Amino acid sequence: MITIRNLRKVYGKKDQAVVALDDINLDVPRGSIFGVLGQSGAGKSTLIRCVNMLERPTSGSIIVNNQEMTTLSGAALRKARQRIGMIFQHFHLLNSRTVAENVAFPLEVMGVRASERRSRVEELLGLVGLSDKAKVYPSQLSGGQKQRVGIARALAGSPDVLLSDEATSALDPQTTHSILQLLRDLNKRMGLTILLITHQMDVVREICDRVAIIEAGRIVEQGEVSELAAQPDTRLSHALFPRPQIHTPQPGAAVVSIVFAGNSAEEPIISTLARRFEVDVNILSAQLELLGQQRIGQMQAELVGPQVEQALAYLQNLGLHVEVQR
Ligand SMILES: Nc1ncnc2c1ncn2[C@@H]1O[C@H](COP(=O)(O)OP(=O)(O)OP(=O)(O)O)[C@@H](O)[C@H]1O
Repeated sequence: MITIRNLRKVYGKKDQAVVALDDINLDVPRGSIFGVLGQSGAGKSTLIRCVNMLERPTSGSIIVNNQEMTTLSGAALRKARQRIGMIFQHFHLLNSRTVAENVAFPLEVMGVRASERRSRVEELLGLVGLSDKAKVYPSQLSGGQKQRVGIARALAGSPDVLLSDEATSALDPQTTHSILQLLRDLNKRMGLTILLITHQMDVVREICDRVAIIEAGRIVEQGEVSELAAQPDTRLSHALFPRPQIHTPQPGAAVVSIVFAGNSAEEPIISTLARRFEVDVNILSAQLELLGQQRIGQMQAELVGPQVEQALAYLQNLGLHVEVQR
């Protein structure tokens, strides 16, 4: 649905130049929820704003729904943007307009007739659970309700794609959860493709199918969330399962980081190890996460005893992802 190739964005000129994005390549499949995760200043906002040309790329290609965006301008760009909704961290609502009038705004711009606008606004407010707030002003709403208005407005033109610029960053955890559930629900019900940027691992954990990690303007990792999480040496796995202990193994011992995914999360691996081999297993840390429908666990343990090598070979033969430190 969205294909980005060799995207580069440089702000300023000559000795003032800041390379915000460098050789970005991304593929956002139709119907997916794709998260771009990165710290402040990594280039997330620049990237998402390039998708709908709020920011002009310095070079590279951005294709949204089979249309090259970088060559568009004027009326053609406005038309293409109608197929791309966007929501923002600080909502960007018009305070002098009621909730219904905010949602109607893009429909007015599109030239939709008043009667049609009314029924569409009603439908959109129903979709985001705000039918009873049509006549109130944004100042009378909570943050979560404001974001629901933002979502209804973004969906007014029946877009193929929704861009989310840190949409939950200003919200408390419970409200964040309810907004993410709403986005997941819209994704499922309408097949809406969502590209979101966030600095919050929890957002990726809760709703993203795929993720790209951005650092200093470059994508350093991308793929399916469950696949990346299931490998102990990925950045995503380290972000999901922080390994706090810096533990130096005893001589002859080994520290293993094991990721359990799918069926292996159900197996009694530790007791099997201790029964079959002459090893003691000291658990250093352990966590279990539910990503989508899949349970993924991570454990760090020290193996001590005369049969450490055999125990490691056994773990590797089970097809588990194992990282060994001696
Ligand atoms: N208009 C601009 N002019 C010059 N430099 C800019 C401009 N906008 C962003 N930058 C620079 O580009 C880099 C990426 O900024 P960007 O806002 O895209 O990062 P971000 O990951 O969204 O950060 P944050 O989460 O803090 O918004 C930063 O070094 C920033 O200072």
